[in-house]
Amino acid sequence: MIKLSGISKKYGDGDQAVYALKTVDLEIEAGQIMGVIGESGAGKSTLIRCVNMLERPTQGSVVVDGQELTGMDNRALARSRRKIGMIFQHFNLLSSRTVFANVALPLELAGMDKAAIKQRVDELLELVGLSHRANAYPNALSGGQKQRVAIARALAPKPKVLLCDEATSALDPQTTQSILTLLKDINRKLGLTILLITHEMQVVKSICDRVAIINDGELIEQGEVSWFFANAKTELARRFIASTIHLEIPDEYQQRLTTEPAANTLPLVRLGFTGETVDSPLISILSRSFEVDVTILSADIEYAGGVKFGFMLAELAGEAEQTQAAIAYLQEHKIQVELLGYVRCHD
Ligand SMILES: Nc1ncnc2c1ncn2[C@@H]1O[C@H](COP(=O)(O)OP(=O)(O)OP(=O)(O)O)[C@@H](O)[C@H]1O
Repeated sequence: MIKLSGISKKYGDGDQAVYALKTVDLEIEAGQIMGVIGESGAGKSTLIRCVNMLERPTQGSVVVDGQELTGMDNRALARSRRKIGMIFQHFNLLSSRTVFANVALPLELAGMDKAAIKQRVDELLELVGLSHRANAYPNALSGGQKQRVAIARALAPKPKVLLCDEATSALDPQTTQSILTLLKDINRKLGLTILLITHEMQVVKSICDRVAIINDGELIEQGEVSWFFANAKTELARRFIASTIHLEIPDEYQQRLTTEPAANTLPLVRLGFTGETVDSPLISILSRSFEVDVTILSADIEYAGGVKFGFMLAELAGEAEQTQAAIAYLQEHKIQVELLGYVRCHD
């Protein structure tokens, strides 16, 4: 549905030149929710604005719904843009228009007749749960309600793609969650393709199918969300993931941790569960079949992208050979096993 190939964007010239995007390739299939995450200044806004040509890329091609946008003149572009809705961090509503009139605006501009506009706006307000505020002005609405109006307005021309530019960054966590739930709902009901940019991994985790990470204008890693959480390689990706997963070695264990095995030590492992992990009662299998006792220090197992993933810190107590066999068994069942060290047992 969206295909960016070799997109570069340079602002300014000579000494002042800023390379905001450097040969970015990104593909988003129809009906998918893709999240692009990065730190401030990484190039997220530039990237999303290149998709609807609010920024023209310096190089590369942008194809949306089979149409190449980069070579189009303004008229053709205006037509193609109807397929691409956008919402923003600060909502961008017109304060002098009611909720109804804000949502109606793109339809008025498209020349739709009044009765059809009324029907479409009523449907949209119902979809976003704001029928009862049709006559209110934006100033009288909460942040979450304003974003709902913006979503209804973006959906008015029946776009195929919705671009979300930090759409929940100005909202509190609870409202953020309700807006994300609405976006997921719309994605399912309408089959809408969504590209969102964010600096919050929690947003990605809540609703995205795939995620790409952007750093200094380059996409440095991408994949399905569940895969990403368990397999991401770059330091930056791991930092983002760590911000959502709370898995620390308790101090008491940290003090007894050594890097080499020795008498009276037990291996401490970090187990990674991904969408591929086989669902079976692994811990009781380890104790029954391998006589290895598993002490769980901490665990954070969650659902993202519709699959279970997460991590567990555990101490394995058993004969060395048996422990090795137990680890091999876990790996056969698609659990990642990372040896963090050896914990000295209490005297
Ligand atoms: N119009 C512009 N003129 C010059 N430089 C710009 C312009 N817009 C963005 N930049 C620069 O391009 C780089 C990427 O900016 P961009 O806004 O895309 O990043 P971002 O990841 O969205 O950051 P933030 O999360 O802080 O909004 C930054 O170095 C920024 O200063």
